[in-house]
Amino acid sequence: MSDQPTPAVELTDATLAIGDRLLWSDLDLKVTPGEFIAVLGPNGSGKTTLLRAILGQVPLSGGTLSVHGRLGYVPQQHADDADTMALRGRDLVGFGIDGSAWGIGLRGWRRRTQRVDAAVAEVGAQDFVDRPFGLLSGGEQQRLRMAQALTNDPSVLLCDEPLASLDLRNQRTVVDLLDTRRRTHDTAILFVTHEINPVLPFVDRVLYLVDGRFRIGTVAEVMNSATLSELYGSRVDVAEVAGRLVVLGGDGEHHHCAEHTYDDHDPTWVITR
Ligand SMILES: Nc1ncnc2c1ncn2[C@@H]1O[C@H](COP(=O)(O)OP(=O)(O)OP(=O)(O)O)[C@@H](O)[C@H]1O
Repeated sequence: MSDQPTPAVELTDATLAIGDRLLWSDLDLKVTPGEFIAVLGPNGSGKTTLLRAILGQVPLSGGTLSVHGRLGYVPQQHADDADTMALRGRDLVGFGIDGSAWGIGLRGWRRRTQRVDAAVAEVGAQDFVDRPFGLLSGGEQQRLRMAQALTNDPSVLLCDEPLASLDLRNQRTVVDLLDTRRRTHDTAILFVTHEINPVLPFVDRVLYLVDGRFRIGTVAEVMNSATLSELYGSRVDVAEVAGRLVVLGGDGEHHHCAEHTYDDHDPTWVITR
C-alpha cells in the first residue's frame, strides 16, 4: 500500500477545448492536501476555465477529474459588489452554506449561525461583518469572500485572482489567511494569479499555461528563462531581484499589459511585458 495521501484534486490526461479552441490537453496534475499551487499564464490561457472545470461548471473534453472532499471558491474583488448596500457582510458569508436560509428550522438556523461565526472568526472579520457589504473596503470584502468559501470547511480552495485590486497590506492579509488555512486544515490551494511575487514564499508548485502548452514544477523548475522561453516559443528572461522574480518578454501575442507590484519593504518594480 502506498503511504501517499489521496490527492485533493487529480486530473489525468485532461483536455479542455471550447469550440475549436484547445485550452490545454494531456494535463496530469495531482494536488496534494495542503499544497499551494500557483496557476499562471497570459490572458485567455485557460486558468479560470481550469477552476471552472474542477468546480464541475465546465465538462472536460477528455481525460478524468476527481475531487476528494469539498471545494471552496474565492473570486476576485468586484467593483459591482460596492452596490450591495442592502446586504450585510454576514448575509454574504451565509450564502456559502445554503444560498438562502428559508425553511431550515431553528436547529438548522443555530447550526448555520455557528458555521458563519466560525468562518468569520477564521478571517478575523468580527468587527465589520454586520456592516453593509457595499460600505466595506476592498480588503474587508475580500476577507468576507474568503469566509464565505470557508463555511463549507473546504479541502480545496480555488482562488481566482483574489489579490486583484487590493493594496499590499491587504494582499498580505489574504495570503497569510490562505497559508494559515492550509497549514491548520491541510486545505489545498489552487491560486490563479498574474503576479507570483505576493505568494512566492508559499508556492509549492507552479502550473504555467501558454497557448495550449503547460509546465508544472517547483518555482525554480518553471520560473526560469529556458523553461518560459520554450513554453512561449520566444525569448523570455527571468531574473531574481532582491528575492522577487522579474519576467521580461513573451512574444507580441502574449504581450501582457505591464504588470507591476511595488513592495514598501522591497522597492522593486516587477514588470511583465
Ligand atoms: N463559456 C465560454 N464560451 C466561449 N468561450 C469561452 C467560455 N469560457 C471561456 N472561454 C474562452 O476560453 C479562453 C480561456 O478563458 P479563461 O477565462 O479560462 O482564461 P484566463 O487564463 O483565466 O484569462 P484571464 O487571465 O484573462 O482571466 C478565453 O479565450 C475565453 O474567451
